[in-house]
Amino acid sequence: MAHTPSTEQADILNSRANVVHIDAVAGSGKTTTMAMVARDACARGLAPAAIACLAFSAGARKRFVQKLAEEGAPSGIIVSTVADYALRHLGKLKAVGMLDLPPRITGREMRERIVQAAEQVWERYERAGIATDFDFGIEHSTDRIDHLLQVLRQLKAALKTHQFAEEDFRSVGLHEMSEAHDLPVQLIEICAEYERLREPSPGEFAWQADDDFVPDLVRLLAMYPAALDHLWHAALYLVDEWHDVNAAEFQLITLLKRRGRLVVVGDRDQVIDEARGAELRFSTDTFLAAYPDAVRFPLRRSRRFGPSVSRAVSRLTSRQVESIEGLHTVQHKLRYAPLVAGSCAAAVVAHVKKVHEAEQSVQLSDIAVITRDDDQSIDIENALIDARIPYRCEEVVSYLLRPEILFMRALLHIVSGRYETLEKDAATVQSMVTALAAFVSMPADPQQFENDYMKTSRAPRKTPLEEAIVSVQGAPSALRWFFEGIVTVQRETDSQLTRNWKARFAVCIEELTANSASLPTAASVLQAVQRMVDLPAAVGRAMPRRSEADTAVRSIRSFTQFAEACGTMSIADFLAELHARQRRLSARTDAQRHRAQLVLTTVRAAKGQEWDHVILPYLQRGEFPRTPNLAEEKRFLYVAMTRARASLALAEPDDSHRELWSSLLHGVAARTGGSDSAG
Ligand SMILES: Nc1ncnc2c1ncn2[C@@H]1O[C@H](COP(=O)(O)OP(=O)(O)OP(=O)(O)O)[C@@H](O)[C@H]1O
Repeated sequence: MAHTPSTEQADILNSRANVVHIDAVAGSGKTTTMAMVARDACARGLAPAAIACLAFSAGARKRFVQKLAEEGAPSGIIVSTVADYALRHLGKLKAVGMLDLPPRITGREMRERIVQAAEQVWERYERAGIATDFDFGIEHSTDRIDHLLQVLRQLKAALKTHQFAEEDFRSVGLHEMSEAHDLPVQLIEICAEYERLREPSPGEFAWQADDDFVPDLVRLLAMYPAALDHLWHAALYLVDEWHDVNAAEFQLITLLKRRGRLVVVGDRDQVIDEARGAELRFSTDTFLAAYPDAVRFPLRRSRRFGPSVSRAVSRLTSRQVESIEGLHTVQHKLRYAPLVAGSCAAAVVAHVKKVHEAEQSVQLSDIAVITRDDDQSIDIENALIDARIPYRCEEVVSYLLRPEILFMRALLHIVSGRYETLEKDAATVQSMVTALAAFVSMPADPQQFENDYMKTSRAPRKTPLEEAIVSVQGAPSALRWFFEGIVTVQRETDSQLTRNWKARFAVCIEELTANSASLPTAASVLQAVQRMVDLPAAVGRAMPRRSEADTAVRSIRSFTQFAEACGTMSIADFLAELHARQRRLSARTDAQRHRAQLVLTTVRAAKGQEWDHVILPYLQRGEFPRTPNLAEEKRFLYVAMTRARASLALAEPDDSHRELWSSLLHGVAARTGGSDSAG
């Protein structure tokens, strides 16, 4: 249903300025206002297809679509992430014969290619006889590969990678960049080598990963400015979550804008993914310098939460946040014993019941539990399942189906030789086989796979992974064959690191199987795997991003604790228990039942959304904040707290564990305390 614009919104809607910059606070109606601008432009005669609504993440794009529908904007308006928008334009350049679209590669392939680049730089140093203390053997260190990929990602986002092709790069640019980023020159050289492999001649790309679309398009447009004439230019660009813009995206939007109108809206305290290269200066100073005539508007007051939350987040961000009159948000404090397993989850579930039962009108879907990261969901999911409270994981995957847990589940099946629960469960088998391949290794060459294992297969040609999935779906006990006969087999094409991993996993399973009598429970097997294999390193191979890998390791640890809590239950019974839990979960993923399901999600996924009742668990040291980047952690908490409408519950350790209180929360809500109304 369309809203009547507030005075602040009306000022924006009435503006005809060519460039508009809106500086807003959480819940002040940013996305709603952008939807209103689009709708009104169409009402004044602009064709929907002449409007481009842009955002920087899939979630933000989805919210934009919802708000356009709510505000009654006509269909046909383009709503896209900037990366997809760039890809669409690259497609256009291909259509007019200006570009060969290169193959897209995965995170794993990226890791292999950055290792290759490091080797080539090392060889160059050797040939030139340059002595260096820099260790180029990055293939042995997951952390270093992650770091390099992160540096590369940020250099791309900052458009610095384009300088690699400049003539004086080696003599001047390399050292300047090294100093500017406070990074060793060798690290920049490896990134440059990677980009040289990727772009062997100017404007021709051997491959692209998702992070390449925007910088590659910007590069092509810089090389062939006339190409801009072939691209499609909107008459009105509406960019939501403008605070997330990075240099490459900024440049692209500026290039595409031409004579069109540009309206951007952002909240500087909502930048929670600095890894993608978002820098506040692009959304503020750089923007205002590029468009000195831009007209600035504020959206100062929240239309979502009441003054108690406004006060708490004002202290958190050191910025004045206000709420419109008449809003009330009750704040609750949930206390738990941090050293008692499941205590926080129990407090959360008790609160859910209280809120749900307090008023008949409260549906479970009005309640959201928002965790800092995915791995914190395990105890909460189990507690919800035990309490028979239906829930759905929104934009995150249930712990039962996460790759790292499926990998551990696969090991339990193989060691125990029990596969009953996988019978007729094609979807789980598919994800499990994929996880096993990702965590250990999989031959990339279908021909070789076929020669080795599928000589007799009459099935139509499939990728090795597809072949394996079909085989295990047909006979789940083939999971062991897949592990021993395919995944851990040493191949000529394997790098030394891959060989080592395969050997380690093969020995691990062999020993666990041989000693199965002394490992009767799932917990004992999971603990043994963690003693034998360097889990963080193994996970790092499968998960390209450091933050994802950290979360996956925590997730495996929580899963192991859950297995420990199951006591003497046999492995077969534990697998059956997981299966039963999973069935209850999948029975509830029916879209029509959404109203009867509580929402379980993470801060990242919750950005842009709102619920009547929000519960934030695990507000304790080491959990929230999780990283040393306290400024970013504050923004995470700001986003999380500002999702609430009627009530906000903060779960933190009890009074006897004050030393574990979150530095973010303590002194924020604890000091502001209270609520806007009795309750
Ligand atoms: N003019 C209005 N009248 C009444 N409610 C409004 C109005 N504008 C927005 N709202 C409501 O205010 C709430 C916040 O709006 P919206 O989600 O657009 O804010 P936002 O600033 O994009 O939020 P955030 O960035 O924090 O996710 C929504 O419930 C929305 O429906």
